[in-house]
Amino acid sequence: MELHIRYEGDDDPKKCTAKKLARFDLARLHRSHRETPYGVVLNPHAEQALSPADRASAGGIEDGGGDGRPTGGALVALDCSWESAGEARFSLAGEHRALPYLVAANPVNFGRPMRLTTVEALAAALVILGEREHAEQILAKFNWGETFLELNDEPLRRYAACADSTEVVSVQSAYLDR
Ligand SMILES: C[S@@+](CC[C@H](N)C(=O)[O-])C[C@H]1O[C@@H](n2cnc3c(N)ncnc32)[C@H](O)[C@@H]1O
Repeated sequence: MELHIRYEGDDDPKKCTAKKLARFDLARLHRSHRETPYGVVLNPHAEQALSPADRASAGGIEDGGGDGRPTGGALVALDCSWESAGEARFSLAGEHRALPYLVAANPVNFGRPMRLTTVEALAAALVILGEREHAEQILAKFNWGETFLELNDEPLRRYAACADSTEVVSVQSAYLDR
């Protein structure tokens, strides 16, 4: 699955997880909305939750009935500071999806629900879309990366087993009600 990041460059470059992914050739950065490919856009303001049903739109391999080739599409995140991450910033072309309840493992927002870095968001999406090994590969570049999968092990496995967004939202309610 191809990982693309619309890179705003308004966050501390030393702590920026998107830049690090690009440095290791694990994601492509795009400096404008126009050059960012169409795909599944990870957007915390989106109305619909990401689910395994989004796999084909994110460029996954076609299941059942397909010819085993990638479908096109891409998984896209927007890297900007949380201070500037208002709804208007996410005017990218694509199918916008919010991640369900998960907690951050990065040192800035450790333990905080939903305040994920770009690499955490991409890794969570990969697990939900059935690409756990790819998620482990990108998180391996961060010394807290493995902790993210450990902290969220149960919810991630449950979301990845859902059929669609409605099921994901119903699983999520168990964590929100705690
Ligand atoms: C706001 S940026 C912050 C990036 C941070 N500066 C870094 O170095 O990684 C994080 C991005 O990850 C994705 N993201 C984070 N939490 C999300 C959520 N709950 N739902 C959907 N996407 C999310 C979005 O694309 C969001 O813009």
